[in-house]
Amino acid sequence: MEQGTTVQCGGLLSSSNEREDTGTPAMAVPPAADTKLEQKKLSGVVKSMHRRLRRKYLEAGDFDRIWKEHCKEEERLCEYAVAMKNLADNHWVKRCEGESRIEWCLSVCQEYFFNGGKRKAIEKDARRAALNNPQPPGSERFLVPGLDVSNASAASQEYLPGKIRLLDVGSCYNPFEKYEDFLAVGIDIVPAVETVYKCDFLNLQIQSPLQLAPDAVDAFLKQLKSPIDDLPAELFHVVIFSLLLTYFPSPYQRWICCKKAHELLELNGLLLIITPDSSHQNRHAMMMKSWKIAIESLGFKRMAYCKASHMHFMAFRKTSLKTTSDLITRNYPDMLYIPQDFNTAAEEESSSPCYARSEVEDEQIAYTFSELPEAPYDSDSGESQTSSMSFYEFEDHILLLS
Ligand SMILES: C[S@@+](CC[C@H](N)C(=O)[O-])C[C@H]1O[C@@H](n2cnc3c(N)ncnc32)[C@H](O)[C@@H]1O
Repeated sequence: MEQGTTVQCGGLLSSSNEREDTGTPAMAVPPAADTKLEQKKLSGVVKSMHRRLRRKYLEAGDFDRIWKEHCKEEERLCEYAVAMKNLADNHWVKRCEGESRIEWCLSVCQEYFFNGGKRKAIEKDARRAALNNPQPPGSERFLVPGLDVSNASAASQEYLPGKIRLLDVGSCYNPFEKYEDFLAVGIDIVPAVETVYKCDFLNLQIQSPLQLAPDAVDAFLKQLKSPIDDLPAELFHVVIFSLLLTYFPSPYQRWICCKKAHELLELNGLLLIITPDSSHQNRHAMMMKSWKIAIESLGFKRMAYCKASHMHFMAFRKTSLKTTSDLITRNYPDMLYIPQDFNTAAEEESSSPCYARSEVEDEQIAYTFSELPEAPYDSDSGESQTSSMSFYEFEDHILLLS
């Protein structure tokens, strides 16, 4: 696949706090109606970009060519980046009072890396492996595929990173940068802030792993330069896809992303996926099951899943260094579908670019914002798991869906 040309927004992005039409600074506290109107406009920019890409893909079918053209649409991409950053800075943050997908990622990582979650997961694997492959009497070693754990305390001591090395793909405005626990690397085809590196993840080349001590790996990450065209394998503890996968018009690109995430994660690293869906919890249960099967086939195991009002939250743990997928018997890439994949070009064409909700719909949505599942499904045990993470979903992702 030929590398797509990526662009940088430069001056355009400094206008994110200014009105687009006049260039004059926005009022400190704009009236509510103005704010709503602006939010609708910004959401319209984001939605219509996704729709446009899908329509082009439906019409032409040749994703590589479409993607190359897409990455050259500098003005449109910059408008998208400005809109996305503006939504995050000036609309969603105010409404969600700091409780959001970013906080969810932080909680999962802290629980897993600093509060024993990783040790428990490894121990559980070891117990399961011991049950499935009983060792001769007297043996104290549990054999786990891809891992040799002699005992629980060794596992707990071994895996405490200083800072969690995190790759945020489609980072846009680098939301993880501010957290002390992370050494965050944000990448995007169109960075909305200078600290995000320009990189097309679909075309990122993966090199052999670095054979360095953790400090040296951190130093390597701190000296990265834009644009990033390649990265060593097994470099990160966490890879984040927050609202990334629905950007792509076909399941195959989503699959490529998950495959690359697997390569870039160290063993027992986490892939966190947040994907928008404003429908009822069970409406797309089959789709999420399908995603689980596809992603697990790459050498992951789903560790946590929950559905909030407007999003699915998933945490996958890399449990095997090898991709285990058998592409002959099952078409795993196609299993990463989303409902919009089944739209026809005419449907994409006819859907309104600026759907505006009524006041009644707004109230209904406000009511459902307080509804959160208290017991995310734990696919390891097949049981519901009580979450210690409390967060409320206030973000208006219904406007990101089209
Ligand atoms: C809907 S935005 C999500 C932004 C942010 N992660 C969030 O949760 O608010 C999707 C982002 O993915 C970026 N993106 C799309 N394709 C990409 C690719 N191949 N490589 C890197 N970034 C990509 C877009 O430029 C955009 O900034």
